[in-house]
Amino acid sequence: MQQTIDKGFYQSKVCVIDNGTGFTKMGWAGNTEPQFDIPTVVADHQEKQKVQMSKNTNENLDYYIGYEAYDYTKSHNIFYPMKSGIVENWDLMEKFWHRSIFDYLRAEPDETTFILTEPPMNPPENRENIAEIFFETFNAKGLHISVQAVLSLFSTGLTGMVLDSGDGVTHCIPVSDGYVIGSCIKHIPLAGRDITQFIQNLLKERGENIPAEDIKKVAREVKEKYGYCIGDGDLIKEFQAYDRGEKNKFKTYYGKSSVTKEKYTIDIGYERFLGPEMFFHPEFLDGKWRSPIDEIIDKSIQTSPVDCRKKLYQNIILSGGSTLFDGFAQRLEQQVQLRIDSRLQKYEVRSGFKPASIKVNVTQNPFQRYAVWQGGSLMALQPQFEKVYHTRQEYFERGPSIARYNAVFQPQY
Ligand SMILES: Nc1ncnc2c1ncn2[C@@H]1O[C@H](COP(=O)(O)OP(=O)(O)OP(=O)(O)O)[C@@H](O)[C@H]1O
Repeated sequence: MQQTIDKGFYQSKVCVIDNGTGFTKMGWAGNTEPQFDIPTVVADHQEKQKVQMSKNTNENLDYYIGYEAYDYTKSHNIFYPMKSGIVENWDLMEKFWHRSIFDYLRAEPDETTFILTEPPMNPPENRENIAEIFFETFNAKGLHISVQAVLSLFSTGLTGMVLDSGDGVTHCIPVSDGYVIGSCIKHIPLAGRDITQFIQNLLKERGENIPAEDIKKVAREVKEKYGYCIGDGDLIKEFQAYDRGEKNKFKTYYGKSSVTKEKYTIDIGYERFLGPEMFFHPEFLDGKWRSPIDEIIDKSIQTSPVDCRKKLYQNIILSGGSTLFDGFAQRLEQQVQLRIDSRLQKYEVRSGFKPASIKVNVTQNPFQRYAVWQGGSLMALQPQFEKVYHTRQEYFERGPSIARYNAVFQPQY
């Protein structure tokens, strides 16, 4: 989706930049989707020298970001400035933002307000660093740093359980009336790149004939194009359906080597459902993490304040690319419902009293990969937004600490 603002995008005064571990979604607020969706990656010559010579050199403009970075793998090193949703290398991140602002968005920062996004556990120092870079280096007109989960909820009401699963990190975040219930956030060390790696291993083990340089890309495409969740969670039945050669189960992937340009085909089988199944059977990935995603969501809601639990069950919002698997919402809804029903049944047996049932609702929307970005785009249009963001003047009067606290974490309970 590498489009430019020349192709009819509305250019407002606010830019929304949603930096993810794997991909950055950015564009002008007021549009329905981001103009750019590029890998959060930097190809940097200078960093390579730094690593090799352990000493700094003059300012370096010989670096590239996004898909373009992959064209420079021979002359530059490839760096990923973010890990698990959090900025890890600030020098590289600054470079990434520099190119994003001037070359991609073609914004004039001194006349532009930026909405940046952050994961729920972002350290306050990181918000200060962002403010320092945006106001001191870029001379931004204004800055607002918003929690991703709150933005995902923006168009569907302000109370809900957000399941945000991207490339590098998965979070369950309960939000009540726009406030994050911080103590009940759960982090799951499993996201898109783990599933890609798992599928890659399966393809390798089966000895599929895939050029080594393309295997990661193939595994990711197989996952995105053919992955699905089993409706009833019955793994044995699903394996048997493949073994019987049931129609439409096996798929064929048609590839072309990025180096030799030779064409090849591979058969796609069990990995179609085994990859996404890791959310419900995390022990496939490693023995240390055993709680399925429905259990984690249920625990998070059960520890939230009693008066908002029902609303949280009724509004589970999916956000991020790794929630896009076919059948994911239905499966999750079913699994969480089973947990509630079984708990209520036990309660009834114990107490002799029949409690009112709770209907779980998992909301899916076709743009959930961009839910965070779209929330930012909508937020900028609200009249109250003028009062929310920090201005350049405020920053120079009070310093980076203006960005230290995020109001959505104000203790409400
Ligand atoms: N149709 C799809 N089905 C399954 N997975 C998908 C699909 N489309 C994209 N993905 C996966 O979603 C991930 C990228 O999602 P997203 O852009 O939300 O992550 P991110 O913001 O970079 O990461 P994070 O939120 O972890 O910091 C990748 O792992 C990608 O392979």
